Amino acid sequence: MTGHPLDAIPPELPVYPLHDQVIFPHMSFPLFIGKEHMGLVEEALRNNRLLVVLTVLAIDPITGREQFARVGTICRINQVLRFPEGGCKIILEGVNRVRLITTLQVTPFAMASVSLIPERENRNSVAQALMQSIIALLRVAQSLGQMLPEDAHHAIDRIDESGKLADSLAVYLNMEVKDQQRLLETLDPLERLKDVYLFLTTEIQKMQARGGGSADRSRQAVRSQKEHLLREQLKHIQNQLGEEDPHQADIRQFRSIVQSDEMPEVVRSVAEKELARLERINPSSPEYTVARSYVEYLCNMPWQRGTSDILDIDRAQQTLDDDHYDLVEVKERILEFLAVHSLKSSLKGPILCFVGPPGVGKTSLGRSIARSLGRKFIRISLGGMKDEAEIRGHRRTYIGAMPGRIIQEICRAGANNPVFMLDEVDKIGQDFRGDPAAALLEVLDPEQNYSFTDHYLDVPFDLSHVMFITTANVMDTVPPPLRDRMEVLRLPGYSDEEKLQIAFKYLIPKQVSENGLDKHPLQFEEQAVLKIIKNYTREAGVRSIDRQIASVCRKVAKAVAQGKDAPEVIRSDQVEKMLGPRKYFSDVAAEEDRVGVVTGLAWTESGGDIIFVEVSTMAGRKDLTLTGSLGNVMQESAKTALSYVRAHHADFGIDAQVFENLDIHLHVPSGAIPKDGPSAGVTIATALISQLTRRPARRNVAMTGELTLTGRILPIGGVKEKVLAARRAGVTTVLLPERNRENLKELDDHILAEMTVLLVDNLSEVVAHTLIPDTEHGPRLFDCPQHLAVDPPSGS
Ligand SMILES: Nc1ncnc2c1ncn2[C@@H]1O[C@H](COP(=O)(O)OP(=O)(O)OP(=O)(O)O)[C@@H](O)[C@H]1O
Repeated sequence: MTGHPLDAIPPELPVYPLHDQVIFPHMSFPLFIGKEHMGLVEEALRNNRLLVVLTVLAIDPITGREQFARVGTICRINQVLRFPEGGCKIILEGVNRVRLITTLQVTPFAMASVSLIPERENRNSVAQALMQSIIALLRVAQSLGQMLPEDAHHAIDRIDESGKLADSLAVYLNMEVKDQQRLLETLDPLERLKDVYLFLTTEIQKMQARGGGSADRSRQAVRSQKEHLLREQLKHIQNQLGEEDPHQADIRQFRSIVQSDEMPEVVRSVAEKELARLERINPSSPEYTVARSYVEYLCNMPWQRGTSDILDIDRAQQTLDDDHYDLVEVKERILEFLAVHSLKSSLKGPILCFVGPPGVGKTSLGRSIARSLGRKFIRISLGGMKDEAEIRGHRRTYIGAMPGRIIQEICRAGANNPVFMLDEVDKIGQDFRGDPAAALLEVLDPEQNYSFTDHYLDVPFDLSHVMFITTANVMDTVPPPLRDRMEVLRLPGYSDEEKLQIAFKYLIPKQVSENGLDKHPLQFEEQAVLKIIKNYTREAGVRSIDRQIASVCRKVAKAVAQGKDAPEVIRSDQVEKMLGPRKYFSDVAAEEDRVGVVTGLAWTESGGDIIFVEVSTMAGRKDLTLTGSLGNVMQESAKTALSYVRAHHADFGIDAQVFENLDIHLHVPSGAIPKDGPSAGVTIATALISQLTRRPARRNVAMTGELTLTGRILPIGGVKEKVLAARRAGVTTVLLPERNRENLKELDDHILAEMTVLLVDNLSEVVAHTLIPDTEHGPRLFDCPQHLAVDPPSGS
């Protein structure tokens, strides 16, 4: 027979007085009844087997009567086991709480009239949280030492009613009788649970104080249970006030995104799982923050959201022309690219790579493309990027994990089809943390990038709508597999005339407006701008010019703002006043011709530049010393040049003996740092001949070309950049390999008209154009090797 709530009870019931114990509903327990109390049992058996158990709180010192608690438990006798000598053992089961109304008799046993107290149940979130916390605390207690018998844990785990749990624990936890009685009298199950919870935490603290290896861990566990409870209470209060818990609101918002059509199916299932996890985690734990940012990324990624393209080629042309001067071929290629795209929606095909020195408009071209297509523009620099994770993200198991830059930026842009510029592909690095170039390949490869999986996101994102454009200063350091996928568009740099045009058409109007001078009609004289270009900048692009013009505009703006007399036209003679003393002088025009110093044209980080190759000789034993910014290939060029000059000494009028008694030192001063390459071969050989023949080299003649051991002059790259650099430095004659004849087309007519560009086929031609003939310069000195121990004064 099992105990269940009663609908009605007899008006009078026998009372069993219990000392030092409290009986709770649902509890089963044995009682031994002496002969003298058998009347009580018989009475109960007559009353539906029911009796009331009341705890005796005290004995009245005057009457000697037992004083009963006002709340007790009505119990049913489930079993009676009579003893032959009289008396019996009964098994009682608590059925319901009752309130004592009045005691009707006291002898031979007490009879009382009682009323049933209906059991309440509380299932609100606070009660649920309390129940969970209590179960968790019991586990903590168990880890610290035995608090409950083993089988009690199983029984308790199965209880899902708040009041019943509190009652059962009151029995199992060995509480004092007064505490148990208080629990019996507490009718709100939530309050009862709180009581048990407090009792438990106090007990655990006592156990922790007694020490034990796991005490620290258990403290942490108790603390987190406490937080969990407080939060539930807060949530409950907010619910009652009609407010929403911010975390819940957050999750609700995420859920509405997850359930919208925004997400592909595979992402949705991951997001849903993650959301369910988020709901279970304590919001003040670090784990919550990590899980939340992941869900946030999943929800914010523009999985299928993009901007609509404006595929109007005329408009694109207009935009490119509005933003950039000249660059005709580059613009043409861009327009072709866009035209193909307008006819064929997918963007498969080579990735455009703009190559050129700094400040020639690579980035701003990318921005114009985005503007003309009506797409978002993103730019990241790959310069110095060594860690693959910067592209592909960290796995979420890392502390502080983040998506890679590609996914971060696309998420920020909020569109899956931006124009994405990857700057400085030539500076991408590699070390033990992986190979970012390999990760980049996956990003750029149309065969793979439709399912690009960032380590952090861990679900594929379709990058095939993104228009990637790369930029580089030079192509030779771009990893070959990347180079293969790119179509190179060169932006070689501008001549002074072109810079002048750019300054007048673009930079000045832009700076005038940016510096708030729209209402002050500031103009520049052409000579003033030319002076800025020649004396204050030395670059292939126009970035410094832009900066200098900005500086002039700021000064005028300051005068205007102060109400002072501000100039309306910037004249050439005002430039010094505004920008200070000139910064650059023509490198070669100011120098005199010297023996053993030859002007070369090299390829540097900032495009073309001039270098000086210096050779010095001293008495010694055929040693060749190489110093300066020489890479391996340049060192080999130096050795090749020396071998060639030695082998053909007679052609240049050098005595063979000279090589036996000399040490040669070759140096390239570090003004511009040349990229390692063979194009200095001709310059080095000419410098050697100049030194060994004591014929000074013309400073204003500059050369470039690779020299082979057999004396052929091989073509070189970057002709336009190098010629422009030569012109900037004041060089008047440039010697180029005959095999670069085709590249002369790159040079504008006004450059060819202003400079002498000669094509040479062998070293003798170079020598003839560069070294000043003996007749102009007195006797040769190499016949007397002893003189060479000390260099004669320059120009001698
Ligand atoms: N042909 C041009 N017409 C008009 N403006 C130009 C032109 N070329 C460059 N500019 C201007 O020069 C400035 C520098 O250009 P930008 O930043 O695009 O250079 P970059 O080639 O990307 O340099 P870096 O390699 O250092 O990134 C910009 O303000 C740009 O508008």
